[in-house]
Amino acid sequence: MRGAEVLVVDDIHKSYPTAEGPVPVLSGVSLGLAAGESLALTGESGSGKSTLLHLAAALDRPDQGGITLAGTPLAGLDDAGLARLRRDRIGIVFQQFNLIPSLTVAANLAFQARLAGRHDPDWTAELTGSLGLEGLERRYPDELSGGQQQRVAIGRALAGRPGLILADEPTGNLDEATGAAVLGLMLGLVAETGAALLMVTHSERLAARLDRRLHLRAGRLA
Ligand SMILES: Nc1ncnc2c1ncn2[C@@H]1O[C@H](COP(=O)(O)OP(=O)(O)OP(=O)(O)O)[C@@H](O)[C@H]1O
Repeated sequence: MRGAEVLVVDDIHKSYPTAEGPVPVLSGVSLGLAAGESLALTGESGSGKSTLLHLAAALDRPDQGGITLAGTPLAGLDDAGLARLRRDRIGIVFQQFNLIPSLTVAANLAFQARLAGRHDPDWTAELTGSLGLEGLERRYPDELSGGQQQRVAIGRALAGRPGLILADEPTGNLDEATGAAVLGLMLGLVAETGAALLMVTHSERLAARLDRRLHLRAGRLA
């Protein structure tokens, strides 16, 4: 069942300044994502997928149009307000894993959950097991392979049980079987907690496992 809207993107436009003048990247993109719903975002390289994800993550602001997260219009918040909203409500998995190098795997997960005010050792233990990270809890990020770091990044995003999960190619560094299992875990969290998932992927097969799919072409949804 579709729950309340977690994310509403309303006719946003975004361009980047370049030496040749502003280059439009998103030109009138709108979408809604409800609690418990998963949405795959596909599109060619350079079509604006990461830009859209950054805007939804409140890491950047659109030039025009509005984004509402859990009923709160982002335009009304200052940078501290945006940071708070991100911390409390959003789990982000980006292509750069953004792990904290001075913290172990276990501490990376716990830190994120504490930041969100929802540290639950049982849940982090369950995540550690489901992501196949047992035995690696005391390692530091630079002692892990790329695929292991990616799984820690996913664990970190899920540790605080966010209402919205934004993921940019979250299984890109994983072999096919591990990637499929990790996506299963993310979809399981969506089902269990009623989170909403917006995931960028180049994989048709992974996209087909999500509830809905949107395709970006030259800055517009097709
Ligand atoms: N900070 C920036 N300054 C100028 N141009 C940028 C900037 N970031 C992105 N772009 C340009 O905006 C366009 C969209 O980039 P974006 O990263 O959103 O695409 P994408 O669909 O995620 O691509 P990929 O699949 O390759 O990751 C590209 O043409 C890119 O070169």
